Amino acid sequence: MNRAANRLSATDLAVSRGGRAIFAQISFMIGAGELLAVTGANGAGKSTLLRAVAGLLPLAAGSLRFDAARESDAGISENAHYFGHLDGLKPALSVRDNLALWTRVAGEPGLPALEALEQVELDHLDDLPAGYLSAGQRRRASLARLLVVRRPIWLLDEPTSALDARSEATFGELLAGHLAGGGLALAATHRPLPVASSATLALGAA
Ligand SMILES: Nc1ncnc2c1ncn2[C@@H]1O[C@H](COP(=O)(O)OP(=O)(O)OP(=O)(O)O)[C@@H](O)[C@H]1O
Repeated sequence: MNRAANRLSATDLAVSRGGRAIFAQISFMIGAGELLAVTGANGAGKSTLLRAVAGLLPLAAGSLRFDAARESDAGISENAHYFGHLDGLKPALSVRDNLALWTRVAGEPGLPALEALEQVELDHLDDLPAGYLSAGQRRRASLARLLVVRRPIWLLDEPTSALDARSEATFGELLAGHLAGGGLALAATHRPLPVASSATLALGAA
């Protein structure tokens, strides 16, 4: 990735859910190598914002724009990894086979599945059905997904929840590597992140 060019801009975003405005007039810009932390009380709209940026919820107003370092016709959704509360694992499939599925999504090929599992220290469980993983292990398997396909935008919803101290440090290294490679990230969090954020967007209480 060319470090100079990746840039995600949001202008005057508004999202409504169930007929109620969750937030309005939210604007930000995240450049290559930058991490924007989204903070706010429970219900302030942090997850809603991430889901809207990922294209999972419609915007009531405003616009999003992604300028990619790599020339591509793909939109924000195809350029973004959404790391949400649900891990998206298929419980009957092995950890390795789950990761193999993820390698087929659009994006620049990243690490081979087993190497990605090594990075999150799950390679010893690669044959286990994903349904048997603990909460933190599921989170780590989901994290490995970010490594098998490279996408410049990481949308991270409470990324360190359920992670133990060691896994949180590993996550910090992976995120730092992503940013150092010219990626960018938007992270909703209640806790300090293991990587210093470039800026903070504080959403008001609902
Ligand atoms: N489907 C829905 N219909 C109506 N309101 C919804 C719906 N889903 C979420 N909301 C409301 O949207 C608001 C924002 O929720 P959101 O999950 O984005 O908050 P959050 O800041 O991520 O909170 P938390 O810190 O608890 O994770 C909440 O008041 C929630 O009740």
